[in-house]
Amino acid sequence: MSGARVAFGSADIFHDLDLTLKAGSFTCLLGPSGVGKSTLLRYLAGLVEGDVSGNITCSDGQILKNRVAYMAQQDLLLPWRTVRENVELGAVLRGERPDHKRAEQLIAQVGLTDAAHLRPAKLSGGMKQRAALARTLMEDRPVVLMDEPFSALDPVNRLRLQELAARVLRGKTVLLVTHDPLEALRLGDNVHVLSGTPATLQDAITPSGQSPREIADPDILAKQAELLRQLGAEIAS
Ligand SMILES: Nc1ncnc2c1ncn2[C@@H]1O[C@H](COP(=O)(O)OP(=O)(O)OP(=O)(O)O)[C@@H](O)[C@H]1O
Repeated sequence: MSGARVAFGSADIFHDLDLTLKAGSFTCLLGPSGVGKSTLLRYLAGLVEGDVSGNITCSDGQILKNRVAYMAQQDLLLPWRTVRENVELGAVLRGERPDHKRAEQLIAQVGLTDAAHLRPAKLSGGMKQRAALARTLMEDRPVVLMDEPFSALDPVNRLRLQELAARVLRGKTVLLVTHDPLEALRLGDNVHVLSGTPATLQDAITPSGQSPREIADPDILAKQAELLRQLGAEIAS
């Protein structure tokens, strides 16, 4: 992505923004509320309408838009479909036969087997988010854009589903927005902070080792302090 610009009314959310997502790598994006993280994700997914310019290119010359799985901040489950039907929605919309076995496996991995027959109105916020996560992982696209996919989960489920996402998404090109520096460092090969108005990207922080990384790893804890400083926190060194 190069020279990206999005403006709403007279306000530039960002302009002349460059970001390269290395193929097969996991990138996390942090930043204060309202800075433009979701807008950046939506820009990459081709979903921002209005005053938009810039280039999105893939290293193999293909069009990005058709190869993206996108998980929005609101779960966007269809209210009249059950969990299972929502998870299988992508294939149905494309006129393909859903892979029921894979859907069942993912539903089990996000802990929703007993709720697979329920409609979204009967689910808690965290259950809806797990269903939306299963639907995103079901898509098996090379590029995955996720907007705070674990925000509604309790800490234990959050850690568990980070591990699932790290495993299922290995080898894919992922951009994940989160407010949690530790989550970003557990999962991301590159972690960027978006800040300012118009927003700019700070240099990536690159945790060592393979994800999902140990939360108590001293390198992760040191980098967490560095990220919090980039986010504006005052931390004694
Ligand atoms: N469709 C829109 N029309 C007008 N303004 C918008 C639109 N979408 C987003 N904005 C504005 O753009 C700015 C960035 O919003 P965005 O949702 O990208 O922030 P964010 O960093 O993801 O925030 P959060 O962490 O709270 O989710 C905000 O000021 C928001 O009000």
